[in-house]
Amino acid sequence: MIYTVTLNPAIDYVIRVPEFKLDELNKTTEEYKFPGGKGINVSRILKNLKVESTNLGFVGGFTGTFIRERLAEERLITNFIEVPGDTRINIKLKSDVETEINGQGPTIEKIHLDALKAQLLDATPEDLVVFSGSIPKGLPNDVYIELVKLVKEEGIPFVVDISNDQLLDILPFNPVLIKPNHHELAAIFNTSFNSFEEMIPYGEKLVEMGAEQVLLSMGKDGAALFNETGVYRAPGLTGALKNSVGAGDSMVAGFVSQYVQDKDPIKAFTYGVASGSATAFSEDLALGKDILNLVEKVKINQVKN
Ligand SMILES: Nc1ncnc2c1ncn2[C@@H]1O[C@H](COP(=O)(O)OP(=O)(O)OP(=O)(O)O)[C@@H](O)[C@H]1O
Ligand SMILES: O=P(O)(O)OC[C@@]1(O)O[C@H](CO)[C@@H](O)[C@@H]1O
Repeated sequence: MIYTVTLNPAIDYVIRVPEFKLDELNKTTEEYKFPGGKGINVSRILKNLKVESTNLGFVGGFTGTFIRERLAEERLITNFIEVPGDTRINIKLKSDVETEINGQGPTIEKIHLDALKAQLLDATPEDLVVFSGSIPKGLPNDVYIELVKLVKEEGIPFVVDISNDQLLDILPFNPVLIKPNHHELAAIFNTSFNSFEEMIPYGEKLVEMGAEQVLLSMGKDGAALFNETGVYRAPGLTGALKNSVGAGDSMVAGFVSQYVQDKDPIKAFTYGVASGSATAFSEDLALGKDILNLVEKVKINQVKN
């Protein structure tokens, strides 16, 4: 079983406002509400690729109920921990540019974290845990390290997709996969990049520090994969951008969907790129058929041994 952990889920309230103007009354021309949060997005894409997963994390209030109900309608398995307070609503405003306003969400207490830890201890070394997304109020800044230690001690493989400054400290626990984007890679090493070539030594460093697979996403410019066999590059696929929210999560899900089956990183990378782009070209997260249509368009070149 794959477990996705979303510590701070959200309803993604996606609105389109053509010619949005600050300091004026604006009206939407389109609006959608999706169950969101990074781990939930990973589970929804896995489902679309016919791979089963269980959603873990903290939900509360009427917004939490919405998430539970929508995921149940989509026949996703959930084992959320109910917390006091309302799960957050994240606004994704699409105009000529995309603007995001993410809410804070409820405060999580130790008792809730302990309940999550107990759930994780039910996983086995044959399972995989995907940790992704921001840390809600109430939990310590190093909570992911605590959780990763717990699963590592049990021999349970895990994936981490966080932009938190603790990512480097997680690497010695050997995550199966991490997925920074190019901005996060620059921030981790307190640097900036003018070209993909400049990013290569930093991606390699993440492997040296303990990550098995490093998937570096670069938006419309595609992605790169770093592992002990070398560096691989997939140029961006062309298509009309409809929605970049969740493209990174879709990439993680696409990768994981294949990696759990045969541990072939190149095949997994191909599905990751196809899934990220398919979501970028969809209003909501991509459907399975849209991902499969893009798989054969993904071209991967090894750029370094
Ligand atoms: N405009 C686009 N055109 C083609 N492919 C895209 C586009 N945007 C994203 N992708 C694909 O999706 C992958 C993940 O996107 P991105 O790099 O934006 O992740 P991210 O920054 O983690 O996104 P988010 O946090 O919004 O989910 C990219 O590596 C690329 O393969
Ligand atoms: O605040 P976090 O947890 O970092 O990000 C939350 C979020 O922006 O990420 C997802 C897209 O990746 C959305 O579904 C959700 O609203």
